Amino acid sequence: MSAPTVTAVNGDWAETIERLVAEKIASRIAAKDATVWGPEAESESAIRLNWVDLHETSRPLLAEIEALLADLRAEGLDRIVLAGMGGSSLAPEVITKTAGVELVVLDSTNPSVIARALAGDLQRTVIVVSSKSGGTVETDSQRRVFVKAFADAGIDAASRVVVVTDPGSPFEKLAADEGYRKTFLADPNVGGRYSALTAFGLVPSGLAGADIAELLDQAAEAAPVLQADSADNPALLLGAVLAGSPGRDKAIITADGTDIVGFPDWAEQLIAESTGKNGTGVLPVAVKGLHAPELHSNAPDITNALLADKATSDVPTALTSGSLGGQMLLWETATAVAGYLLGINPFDQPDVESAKKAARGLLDAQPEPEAAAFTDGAVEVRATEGLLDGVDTVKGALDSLLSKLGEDGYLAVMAYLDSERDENLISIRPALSSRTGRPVTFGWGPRFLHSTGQYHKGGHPQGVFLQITSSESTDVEIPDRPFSFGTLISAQAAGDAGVLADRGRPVLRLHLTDPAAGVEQLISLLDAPDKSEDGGA
Ligand SMILES: O=P(O)(O)OC[C@H]1O[C@H](O)[C@H](O)[C@@H](O)[C@@H]1O
Repeated sequence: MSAPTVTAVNGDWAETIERLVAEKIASRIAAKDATVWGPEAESESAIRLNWVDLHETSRPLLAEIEALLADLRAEGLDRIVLAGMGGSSLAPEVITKTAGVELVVLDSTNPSVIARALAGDLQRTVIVVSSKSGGTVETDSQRRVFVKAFADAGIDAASRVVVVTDPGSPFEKLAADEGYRKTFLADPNVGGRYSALTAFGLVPSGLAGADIAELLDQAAEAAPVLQADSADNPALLLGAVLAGSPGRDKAIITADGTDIVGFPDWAEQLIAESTGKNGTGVLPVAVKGLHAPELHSNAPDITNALLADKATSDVPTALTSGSLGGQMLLWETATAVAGYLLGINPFDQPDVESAKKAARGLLDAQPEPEAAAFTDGAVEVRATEGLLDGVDTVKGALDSLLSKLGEDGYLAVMAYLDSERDENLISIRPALSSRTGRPVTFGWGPRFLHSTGQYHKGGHPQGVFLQITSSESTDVEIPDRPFSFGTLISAQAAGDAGVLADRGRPVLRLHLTDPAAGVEQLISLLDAPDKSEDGGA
């Protein structure tokens, strides 16, 4: 174990830290003082601060999880599938990847992803259905399709479903009505993206075999350091680098070279949803390796926040170290501190609902899909008004989108594809960044809607958007729903594009009529490097 540390270089945050210490921000957060973020945020903050001592309050869960794990193993049930979006799956993903244990994370509505998860060995499978609200359409749809698949395979479905939810949610009732195997009720006074050390993080990770007691020990070791009103408090320093570096509103994040695997994706949701609102915030840009072009840029609007020991450029940089449980508490505290510095409420996500609402509207109305402006190879092209004037190739369309990128702009690639099958597409991220000299985010849809989706709509209005969708050879029906996964993912993509367009953002929509050929076409068009060489996802 090692308590978290932060070293900051290429900047001077002494004044900011002095102010944070004088205002006793660290100890007030630790004492769950809901007034830290101002009167408007107070009612929300009052029901969102129980993450500060989860290393103590989550202890009783360990024995419960341990007992269930022993029962499942005795029955030969060792394939754990997690259905959950955003805060209900990102923490278990990083915890299990870091621990090197197998967890099938299902946070997609792409029919190819769902079909693959269903094709696994159901005789050994248990599904953990995780949703704080108990109303997330992706999670409920995944639950439905698994329950049917178990029944079709002659398995008692109820015995294979474990639910994690908040008390009083529709899932709590459903689990009781259906007699599901076990329900874990989480602490409702912790928001989704702060829930790593609640039942949401611990149940799936523990059932998959990760050492969750150790994770709590790591957080316990970190807590006193992070709660001190001291200039040496690493959370104050990380918060200051993220939100107190003037003019710098984009943070490039990587965990390359540490034994923590996948940390940037978790941190991305934490920072994007917590800060990206009211036209301000910090755009987290998760990159895979230290070779990522953004990490060698000296652009005046970026900072770096790295789980690494050396800065890679001259921009303000925070270098963090420590074990996973401590890092999680460090970044959570730093994000709350960043919220204070930005003058926003870090515990709401006011713009996430807009895309959900647009998708629901499309699912209800089921309109004819908008005709493509043109087709080039395996790619149908659509775009917001004006973007395709005089353009009839994918290359021309991309040039047109990139020409809208301001000098403080960023590009968001939003791929509603199969993250395993289409993994190579990630190589267009560093290629686009090299080409434009600007930060590029890459999100798999609909997963990113529960993460950077908030920032794209609520943060600084500087983004230009490249949406990529696909025609899939198989679709998967959702039991007792008037739409399939194929219809759902199309509505989610179209709905989000519509919301971004309504907010005046340029959106280029590329639809791959054949995913393999389309991915290949885009990679060669952008001359994207071999993923393994660059490592810069
Ligand atoms: O856990 P759930 O209620 O299903 O929510 C899952 C996710 O969905 C929402 O869109 C929020 O923006 C996320 O913060 C949340 O983590």
